[in-house]
Amino acid sequence: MKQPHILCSNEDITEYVLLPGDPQRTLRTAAYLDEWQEIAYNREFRSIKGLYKGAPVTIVSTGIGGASAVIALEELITCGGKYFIRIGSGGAVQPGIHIGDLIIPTAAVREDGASRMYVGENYPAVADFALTHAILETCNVLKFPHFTGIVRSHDGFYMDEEDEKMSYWNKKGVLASDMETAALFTVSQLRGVKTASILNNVVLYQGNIREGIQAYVEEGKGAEAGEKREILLALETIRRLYRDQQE
Ligand SMILES: O=P(O)(O)O[C@H]1O[C@H](CO)[C@@H](O)[C@H]1O
Ligand SMILES: O=c1cc[nH]c(=O)[nH]1
Repeated sequence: MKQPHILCSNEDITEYVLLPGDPQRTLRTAAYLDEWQEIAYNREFRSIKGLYKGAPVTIVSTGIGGASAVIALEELITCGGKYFIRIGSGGAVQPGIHIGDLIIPTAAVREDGASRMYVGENYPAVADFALTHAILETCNVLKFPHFTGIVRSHDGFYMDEEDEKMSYWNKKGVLASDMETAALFTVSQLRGVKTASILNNVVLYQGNIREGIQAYVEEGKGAEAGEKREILLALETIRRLYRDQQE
């Protein structure tokens, strides 16, 4: 049965699913596949199915924010998705994280609305340990610059008091901000599927998020290289896990 938002059915969805936020990143990811086809493109959800070095993979964009991300996640789980890797972008909340460095979250602060619809705030948003460990192993093999630790997911890109928020989370050691990781981790844990996240840093932390965003615009090339690295990291991890499953 076709799902109402992603417009995909069981036969379209593989066990391993990549989740970019941006529909255009779905296409840029497909460029690394040996063969692929677009299954559907409805609203923010662009879905592609293909093969990466023999491993079947689906790529579905989730749009901006936890609300649409968990709609995609729920429908993908219904269609048989079991392992999910977000390939997103995020903004550093610590100095020393360069544009294009990768952030691999172990957990996320739940400052989003969607995850709160599912469960109380004292429930943790944690990454799947084994999948995240596999990503870190692959990252070490590929020698991609990366950081690992806690990130923070939010719902208000241009909210007031953003500087104060940044300064607060900076002092608490949070590495970066994004808008989907916490909801994806929370709902995945509740539904019993395995989800990890990789964020490409697109903002230099300068104690002021708006200046940081300007730095992203000016240093777009670094962010493009980071996006390539996060895509390859996710695909190579899936290739290894799929190969191990077949043996
Ligand atoms: O580039 P994506 O994966 O969309 O991720 C980040 O970019 C968007 C904000 O610009 C939010 O979705 C945020 O999480
Ligand atoms: O600062 C940033 C950059 C990307 N995405 C976010 O949510 N925040």
